Amino acid sequence: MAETADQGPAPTVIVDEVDIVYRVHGAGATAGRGAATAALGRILRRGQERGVRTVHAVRNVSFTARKGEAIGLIGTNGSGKSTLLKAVAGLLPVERGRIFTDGQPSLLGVNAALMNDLTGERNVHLGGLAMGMSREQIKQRYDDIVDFSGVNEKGDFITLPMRTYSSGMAARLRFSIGSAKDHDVLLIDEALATGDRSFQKRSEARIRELRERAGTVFLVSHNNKSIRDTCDRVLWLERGELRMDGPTGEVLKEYERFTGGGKG
Ligand SMILES: Nc1ncnc2c1ncn2[C@@H]1O[C@H](COP(=O)(O)OP(=O)(O)OP(=O)(O)O)[C@@H](O)[C@H]1O
Repeated sequence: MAETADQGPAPTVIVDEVDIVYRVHGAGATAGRGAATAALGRILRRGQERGVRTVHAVRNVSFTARKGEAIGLIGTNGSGKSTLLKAVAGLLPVERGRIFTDGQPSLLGVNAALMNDLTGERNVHLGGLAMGMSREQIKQRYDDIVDFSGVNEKGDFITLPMRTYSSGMAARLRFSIGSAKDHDVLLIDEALATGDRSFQKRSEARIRELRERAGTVFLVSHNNKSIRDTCDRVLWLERGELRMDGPTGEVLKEYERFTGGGKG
């Protein structure tokens, strides 16, 4: 993709008139009938797809993200934010339109899928390998990852299985592993909401760092303050449609008016 002087940095993600539709199988009108009758109904209807319901989660969304941008995705519950993020990560197919990405997009928490029965230490190694880091790189960054996550602040938890962690501790380790690598396109879904306030501050600083290292960061959050502190541009989705795309202050102002307060 060519860089032109008047358009600024090179595009990293182009979403072009995208629609995303979920198909829910076995969700036909079977209420109030017995299981056997419902099953028979399904057999009789087979081929007509009558038992399939569709959810049109994203409608005709287009935008271009560029290198160095941190973009917030906001919208009320069920507006399509996570769906759009998964599609940009390449984890969901689009029904219509196209998504182009320059470089490898990483959805934080999915690429570093952690295993509950393994220790935090093993998960740091496996998560790093899963993201494409070399053993050497992981070794070099190991102490940083553990320190940043803070899971060892209350004892030697990194050598215990992850099932012994609180949900906040697990989320912190996930974020710490996921953000240890320089990503071309980093997609973060509500990661900041799970940690305590001091960890939120640290992760916001980390997001700013990642952004400075020339990647593009997407952040889905209901915390308008996190969005304000981290992002310079915001996409507002409502009922799957892109309602606004612009500078953080302007979009949040309209969004807060829409939701009737300071929260999403
Ligand atoms: N696996 C799925 N199968 C069917 N429908 C789904 C699935 N996942 C999400 N949806 C639907 O798609 C729509 C968008 O959901 P999505 O999770 O993308 O919203 P969101 O904006 O991230 O919401 P929230 O803020 O509550 O996390 C909703 O109507 C939801 O019910």
